[in-house]
Amino acid sequence: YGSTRPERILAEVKRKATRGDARSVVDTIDQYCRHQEWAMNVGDEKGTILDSIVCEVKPRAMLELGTYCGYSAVRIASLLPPNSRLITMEFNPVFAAIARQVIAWAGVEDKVVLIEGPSGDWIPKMKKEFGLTSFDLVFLDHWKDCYLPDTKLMEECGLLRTGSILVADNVICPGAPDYLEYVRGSPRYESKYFRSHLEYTTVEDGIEKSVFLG
Ligand SMILES: CCCNc1ncnc2c1ncn2[C@@H]1O[C@H](/C=C/CNC(=O)c2cc(-c3ccc(F)cc3)cc(O)c2O)[C@@H](O)[C@H]1O
Ligand SMILES: [Mg+2]
Repeated sequence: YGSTRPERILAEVKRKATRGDARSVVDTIDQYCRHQEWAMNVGDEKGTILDSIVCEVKPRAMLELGTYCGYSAVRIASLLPPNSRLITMEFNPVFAAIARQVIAWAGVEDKVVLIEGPSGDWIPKMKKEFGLTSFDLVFLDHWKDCYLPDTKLMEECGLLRTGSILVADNVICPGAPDYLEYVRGSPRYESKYFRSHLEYTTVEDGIEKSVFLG
């Protein structure tokens, strides 16, 4: 009774993952969600694509929209160079509380800043609150109908510079058609689709990588 899926995922991490070992936290969540109960983490297959982009970009300042249980925050933070920061936004307090514990268990809390609140409120405050000029890399994995409005908001707030990269999960399933049309159609973006599968399934899904050209 009572326990939520994120709470069960956290319990599994505390039971099975090695404290301070980010990889074991990622692997524990993947095992649990593949064999016990599915959850909307970016997962191991798409996660590998995300890893390669993070390693290529070596972002100093990275933003994630939609923390959920903290799976991708842990995955990303474990690859960040020193003095780099991942800012991740989560507006559901229950999910934020779980994610904080998952991030702490993985031992990456010094690389992750979890902001509890809606992206629409916080994006306009980022520069002032965090002394940021722009983000090198943004991972979009929150409500799919918010990808486009939040991208436009980031543009308007001057949070994207020439070369900033947007990485969007689920552009096929559940899909973000208005976002895809925008980044693929706009002369201000160079977009590329990485075909993959919906986490822990054989259903097609993919990641869209879009470079902002300024
Ligand atoms: C104010 C709304 C916009 N701003 C926001 N600001 C901060 N956090 C936000 C957020 N929106 C949503 N969130 C949070 O992100 C998370 C939401 C993610 C939405 N993701 C999906 O719906 C999703 C769904 C699927 C999925 C695919 C197939 C299927 F049959 C069922 C589900 C797969 C995925 O990989 C997904 O990412 C939650 O933790 C939510 O609380
Ligand atoms: Mg997703």
